[in-house]
Amino acid sequence: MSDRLRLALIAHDKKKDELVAFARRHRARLAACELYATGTTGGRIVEACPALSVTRVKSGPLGGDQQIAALIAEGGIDALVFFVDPLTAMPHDVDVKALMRLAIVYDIPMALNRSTAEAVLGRPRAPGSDDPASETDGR
Ligand SMILES: O=C(CO)COP(=O)(O)O
Repeated sequence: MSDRLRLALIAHDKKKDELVAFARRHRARLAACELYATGTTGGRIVEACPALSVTRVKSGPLGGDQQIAALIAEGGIDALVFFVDPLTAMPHDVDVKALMRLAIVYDIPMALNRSTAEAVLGRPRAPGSDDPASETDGR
């Protein structure tokens, strides 16, 4: 069995740029993880970081959040990074809640914003060393 961290990455549409910047900044760390993502989020991450291998499930509104939740219930995910948009109503809000509920039930680290995700993954060793532009992306 692999001892790599099995990490799920998800972002709502208005948070996808932020998650892509996060993935670029942490791409060396992420390359050592087994990555899972909902459909569109995973596509954006692979587009920005082609060296990363990401197992993509369906798009969130089409069942992707539930697929990630099922993986958590099966013990297949060690941590969840989910950049949530708190200002937009989602048609699949019940799926989002169910995913968060299972992350709590199975007590896996769940980062819902960037600062928590930084705490879960740890900052890159030398700030900006793997992407000089990334340290200025929005702070
Ligand atoms: O909707 C989502 C999470 O609730 C994310 O799904 P996508 O990555 O397919 O946009």
